[in-house]
Amino acid sequence: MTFPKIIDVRAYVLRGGGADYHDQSSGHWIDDNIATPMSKYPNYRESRRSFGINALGTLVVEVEAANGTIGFAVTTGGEPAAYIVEKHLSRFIKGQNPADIEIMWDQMYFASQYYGRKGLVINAISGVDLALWDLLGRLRQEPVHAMIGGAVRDELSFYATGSRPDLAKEMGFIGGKMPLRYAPIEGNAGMQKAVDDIGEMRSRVGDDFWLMLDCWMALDLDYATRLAIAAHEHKLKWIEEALSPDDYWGYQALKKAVPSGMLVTTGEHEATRWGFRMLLEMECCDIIQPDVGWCGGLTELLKISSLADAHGKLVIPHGSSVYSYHFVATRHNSPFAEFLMMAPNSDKVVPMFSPQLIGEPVPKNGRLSISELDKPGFGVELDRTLNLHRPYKD
Ligand SMILES: C[C@H](O)[C@H](O)CC(=O)C(=O)O
Ligand SMILES: [Mg+2]
Repeated sequence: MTFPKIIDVRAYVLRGGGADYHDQSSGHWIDDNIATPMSKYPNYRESRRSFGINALGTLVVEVEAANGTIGFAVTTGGEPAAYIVEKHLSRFIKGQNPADIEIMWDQMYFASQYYGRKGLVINAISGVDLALWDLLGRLRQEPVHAMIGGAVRDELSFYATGSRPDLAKEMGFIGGKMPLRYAPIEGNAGMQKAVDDIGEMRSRVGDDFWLMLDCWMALDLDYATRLAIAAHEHKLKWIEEALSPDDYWGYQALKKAVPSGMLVTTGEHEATRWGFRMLLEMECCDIIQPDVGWCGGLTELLKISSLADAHGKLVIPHGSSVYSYHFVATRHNSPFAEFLMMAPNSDKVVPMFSPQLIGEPVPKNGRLSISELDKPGFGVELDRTLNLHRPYKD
């Protein structure tokens, strides 16, 4: 089936939260005293913004078809990603039939492979890919979930990531994931405080609520193993992204070393089918967590997900808002989803990519009905009253 050809590709940058959800003001829980690989440097210990976690900002990609229909997507990447989209990737998109997403992805990936493969370049490709799916859905007047196989469930269930799993429980979420606040540089005393924090939260949420710990790449194998063993007494459900994403061997060892019943999860900073193949074949984890805007987009995620399914693993995307919701709706091996609490004190539900999207659905009582996703494309609009900046024009 052919559709009006794509006539333009535009890349914009936006600041202040949204897809670059770390780009928040000071005092926000997501910035405050969280363990990171930079924690060993005193100047960069307290605030993640101090080392530039929000250096990039949001990338907005728009693709326009000849009949004036516009698809768009947001991800992290800012100006450098906007350059890659406008100066390099756009040549593979302009003039194409919007339905030919597979060949456009292949050309974007292999044309940039000599400087790409992971990170920023794949964020840029993901942004274009998601904008193409949005465009195709608008042209077909179909939600994305219907174009990738259809929903396998009536509603999505969410766990919440934030500083207050106890409040997440009151809000109806199925679990709560907290950030690790103490890094190896703080020694055994820091580890004890981290374990005490988990214990304190366990006493607030009771025995049956899922409690998870996000370590944001801050640990080494020895520390992560000791932390997992110590946290087991508080029924920690999973230990997330404990090690560097490049340390596949460390994850393989960690998975063997954690107490029976505790899950090892990772993958939010992994990309493409080839990166996830390493995690899966080396048996590095129990759950993979690709970010839809960072792993290669929906086209690549479908491949990653099939690979995970064949290995008997769950795919629970990192964040990703509507891009995750449409995907999770359609996959048997994605039985629940993540919701990132973007309220500064994790005390209320606000849209994950606030303030950039209009109509971004949010869970109510920890659930989201699939019927809320039944709109063309990803079902959201870009808030054009925000300060959209187009730094490069092809
Ligand atoms: C809380 C984590 O440090 C990070 O900001 C978000 C994340 O890794 C996740 O949601 O997972
Ligand atoms: Mg994480």
